[in-house]
Amino acid sequence: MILGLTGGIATGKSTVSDIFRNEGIPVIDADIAAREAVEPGEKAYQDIINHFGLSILNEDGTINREKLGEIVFNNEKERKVLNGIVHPAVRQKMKKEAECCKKDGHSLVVMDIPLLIESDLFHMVDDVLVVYVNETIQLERLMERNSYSEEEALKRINAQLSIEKKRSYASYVIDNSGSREETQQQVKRLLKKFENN
Ligand SMILES: CC(C)(COP(=O)(O)OP(=O)(O)OC[C@H]1O[C@@H](n2cnc3c(N)ncnc32)[C@H](O)[C@@H]1O)[C@@H](O)C(=O)NCCC(=O)NCCS
Ligand SMILES: Nc1ncnc2c1ncn2[C@@H]1O[C@H](COP(=O)(O)OP(=O)(O)OP(=O)(O)O)[C@@H](O)[C@H]1O
Repeated sequence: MILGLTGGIATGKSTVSDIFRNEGIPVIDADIAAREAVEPGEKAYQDIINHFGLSILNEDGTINREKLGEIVFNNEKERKVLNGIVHPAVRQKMKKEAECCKKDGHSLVVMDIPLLIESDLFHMVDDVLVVYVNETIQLERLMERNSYSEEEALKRINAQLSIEKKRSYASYVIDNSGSREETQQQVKRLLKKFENN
């Protein structure tokens, strides 16, 4: 079974992914696949330079993520261009990794995909798990983690479907508003449920 794990920016997907990993469940992470897809030498890297220009590079030739983020979270059209360049490579990488996990005998694999719902990637997973916190906590945690102003944080939150809407697509919800321990207990309960089915 492939469990699609999603949620809003900073609602706790990585936190929940780490709990799954600690329980021995493999997690395939779209953010990591997206970073690998834009490394120098990759096709997406060249496509990004062709469209956004050399000014989005660091001195060492890698992509300056802060600069690119500034552009795409201020301009929906540019964000769509970037998504069109990066997402096909990400999907391909994730499918390959999932095949490897299956071959290794894992019956449960988690795919952490922030834009699972926005990009209509339901075909890649069997069930959808949403990591939820309310919008006030989401904003607070994003501002604190990334040292963003409220404006910067809201731009990133508003580049996605709202967490309330995402929740309505979920087969399972982990509420990450409480302590990390409470979240861990919810994940453990969910795994027990899967074992008993
Ligand atoms: C714009 C970029 C360079 C900013 O990099 P940065 O290191 O600051 O952020 P990071 O990649 O760690 O993403 C953090 C979170 O932002 C959100 N996010 C990222 N890209 C997008 C996007 N295109 N649309 C909406 N939300 C996004 C996700 O919730 C993600 O978990 C980078 O996010 C990127 O290349 N995005 C396009 C690829 C993409 O869609 N990645 C998300 C999953 S496939
Ligand atoms: N239960 C919790 N209590 C307090 N802080 C938390 C809790 N869960 C996560 N956090 C903090 O909230 C922030 C966001 O969590 P995390 O990085 O797991 O979110 P994410 O959904 O993976 O983010 P992104 O969309 O950017 O990848 C982090 O700083 C994390 O340490």
